[in-house]
Amino acid sequence: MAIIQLPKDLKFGVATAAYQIEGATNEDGRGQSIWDTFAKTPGKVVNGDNGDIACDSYHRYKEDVQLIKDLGCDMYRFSVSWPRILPNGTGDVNQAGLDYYHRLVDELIAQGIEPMCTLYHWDLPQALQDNGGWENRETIEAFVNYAEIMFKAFEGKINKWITINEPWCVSYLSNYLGVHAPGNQDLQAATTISHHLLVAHGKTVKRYRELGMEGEIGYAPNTTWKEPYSNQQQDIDACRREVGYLIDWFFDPVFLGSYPEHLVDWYKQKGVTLDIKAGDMELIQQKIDFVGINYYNGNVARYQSGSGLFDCEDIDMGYNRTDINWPIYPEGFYKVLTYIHDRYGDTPIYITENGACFNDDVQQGQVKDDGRIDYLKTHLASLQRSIDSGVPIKGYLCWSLLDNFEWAEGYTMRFGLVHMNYRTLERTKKDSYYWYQKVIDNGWYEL
Ligand SMILES: CCOCCOc1ccc(-c2cn(C[C@@H]3NC[C@@H](O)[C@H]3O)nn2)cc1
Repeated sequence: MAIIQLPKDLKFGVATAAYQIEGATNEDGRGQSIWDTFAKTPGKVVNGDNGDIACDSYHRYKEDVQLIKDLGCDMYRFSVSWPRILPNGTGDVNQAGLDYYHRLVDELIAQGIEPMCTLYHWDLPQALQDNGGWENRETIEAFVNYAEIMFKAFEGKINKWITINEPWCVSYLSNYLGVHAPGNQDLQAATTISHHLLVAHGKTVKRYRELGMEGEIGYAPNTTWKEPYSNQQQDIDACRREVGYLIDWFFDPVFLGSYPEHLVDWYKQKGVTLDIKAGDMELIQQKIDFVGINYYNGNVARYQSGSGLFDCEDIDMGYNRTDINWPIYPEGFYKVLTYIHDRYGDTPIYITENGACFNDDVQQGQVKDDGRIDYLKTHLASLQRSIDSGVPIKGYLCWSLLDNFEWAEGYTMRFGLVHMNYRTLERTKKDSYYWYQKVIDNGWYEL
């Protein structure tokens, strides 16, 4: 048995997102988002699930803040539903939408919990999608306008802002692979969108600075790791392309001022190009105060001609898997964190999402989710190993507080520390909730 001692100043928290937990999709003037549309399109979401009710956190936020408080969390990462604030994406502000987030934030502050606010967690107003969505450069200005409204409305209350969550999911998963909303399958469109998202991020950071805001701002890319199966150059290069797909493509422009050449060339071979306007790269490179890193899984991989977008295929090494069939690979968490620190320097890092899907149910009032506890143990050990290697990690936010709407998987996949009965909306603390509560209290645990 090893004792993992975590830094005394490491912040702990949990994370959620608006469309996944709020419900109340037709209440208090909220406009429709692309996820309302996508979820109601037959065949897109398992069981035809949608976010109309979800966890009903819109009405039950006080109960959920109490769950966060009882955990002992320092921080809570939530997202704002853009169409609650601007039902048409631009134009008139919906005061009832702002009022809801004031209620939530005031409750967090009253309970001594620091709010970390994600401005964009995938629920683009449908009205903007009808006008081309993120493929249309006009959406960049619409996002900056929305962000400025939020910065001014919550000045002094919210001091940690995330512009965009997982731009890879917003661009490639949603517009090339077609798995998420709006469900397009166009590599050029996805690549154009990836650039517009980064410009929107940078322009928002610039506006935040121009407004003289006191807080901190960053973004939250998702990551993965691919460990080469052999030391053959073709395996090494294939893994570098796959890691670059999620990491380099979304980090290099922000931290190094340009896209990774090897991927620009790879896309060019596929007839895909970037339309970079004058000033775009300078905007993207605005200095940020922290970077949020989301990590769930990684794998061993090798070169395989014709496999995926980058001639790279995962190898089944027999690793244990979560109930969403993702390999459990804590080594990859360490590799991602040290790779990012080595390549991009000492920008402070918050782990803005890490967690596991295990679909354990309530038995006699208890949820024995040992798989989640083991996942958290091994991944927090990798986090500590990364900190010991000098990676400036300031906080860890577990995905997620509650079981919730897991996008295309609907309600079938459970990532929560708290179990949701979607019929009664009853919340039940899982064994992992109590385990995490103890770690937050003690600062150490046995591996
Ligand atoms: C058919 C081909 O499929 C390719 C991979 O398809 C996926 C699907 C889903 C993900 C995915 C889901 N999550 C968890 C969320 N992060 C943000 C928060 O909202 C969580 O709910 N992270 N990554 C990745 C890849």
